[in-house]
Amino acid sequence: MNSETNRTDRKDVKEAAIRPDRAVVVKVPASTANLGPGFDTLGMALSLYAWVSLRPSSETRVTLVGGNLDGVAVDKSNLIYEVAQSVFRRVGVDIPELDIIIKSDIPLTRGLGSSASAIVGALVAANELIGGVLSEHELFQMATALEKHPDNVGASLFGGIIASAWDGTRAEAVRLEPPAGMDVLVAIPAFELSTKKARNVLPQSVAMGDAVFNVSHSSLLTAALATGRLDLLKMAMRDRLHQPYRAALIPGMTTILEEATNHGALGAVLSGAGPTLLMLTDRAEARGGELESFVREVMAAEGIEVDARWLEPCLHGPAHWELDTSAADYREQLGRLLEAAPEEVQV
Ligand SMILES: Nc1ncnc2c1ncn2[C@@H]1O[C@H](COP(=O)(O)OP(=O)(O)OP(=O)(O)O)[C@@H](O)[C@H]1O
Ligand SMILES: N[C@@H](CCO)C(=O)O
Repeated sequence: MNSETNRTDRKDVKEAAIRPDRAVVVKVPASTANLGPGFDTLGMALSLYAWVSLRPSSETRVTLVGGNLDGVAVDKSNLIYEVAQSVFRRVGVDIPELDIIIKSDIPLTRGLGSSASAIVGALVAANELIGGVLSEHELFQMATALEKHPDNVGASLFGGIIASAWDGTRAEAVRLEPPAGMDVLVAIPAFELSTKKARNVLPQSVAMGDAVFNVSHSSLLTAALATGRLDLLKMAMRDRLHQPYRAALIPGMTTILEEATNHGALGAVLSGAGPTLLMLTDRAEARGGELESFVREVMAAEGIEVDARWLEPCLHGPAHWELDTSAADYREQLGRLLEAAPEEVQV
């Protein structure tokens, strides 16, 4: 992760009022990246969320709420602390100590964009803490430079489906409204696979035929999603750039990708770097039923425990709120926003 960004001394930033009695809470969606052929390019926000609360403090404290954040650092090496500091450095504001509360319903290292949600949540929360002086476009540039690809962070930041590109300097994204009536089944295996490991199995170069295959299928997929041509997803969601190499890391993946469309899926792909498998369906088809049983059976035959969940495309990016930390009911308000019981929230 490269947290070094160019500092921009901006008058509006210097004058930003930083109030010690104010906390900012951000709720940010998970994401799936690639959608098959759109490697490092296509992303879609999902109805699964992470929360970040930030407030200036006399001493840094990181509180993890809920059971999904095991192993996440609770000192200044925490990703959210580091990303928030990169915002303050960039705008020339000094807030060295932060009280950080994090909750996540997004399982870590499973291909559902947990790191992107943390980066986007931290960027938005830190920016709101200093008066919202950085634009969404600037936050997207920073998020992409931190994550090193724009697909997950773009989806978490803008919501919906995004088609994006990054040349190492500048990132751009166009948001598409997900086709109405599209449903999402994710099969989350009970093992972790870091993005780093899943990228290390990819080759340094590919054959021209495979590159052409992906350019054409990714373009077709983008156009199909933009125009609601769900009938094209089966063909358009095929990939030759990353899935064939990653399949060896995920037992059952090849069978599910090859056969899910025989069991009611419109298309089936590896979600992000995996190990989660993602299937798109037409909402007219009942949830549960044959597709879900098929996925469970394939994974069970491989001896892999799987959490199969139905989600929806999330149409919006982060929501944020400001709280007065001196209010008598601050803890209750915070608990409500974090969708956590008040006793889970230490303030
Ligand atoms: N809410 C969070 N707070 C702090 N750190 C987090 C949080 N969520 C994720 N992380 C960090 O991100 C790491 C996971 O990143 P990784 O890119 O490997 O997986 P992912 O983002 O879940 O999957 P993918 O990028 O394939 O969708 C975690 O191990 C943790 O260090
Ligand atoms: N596009 C990325 C997403 C994971 O962060 C990949 O597939 O490696």
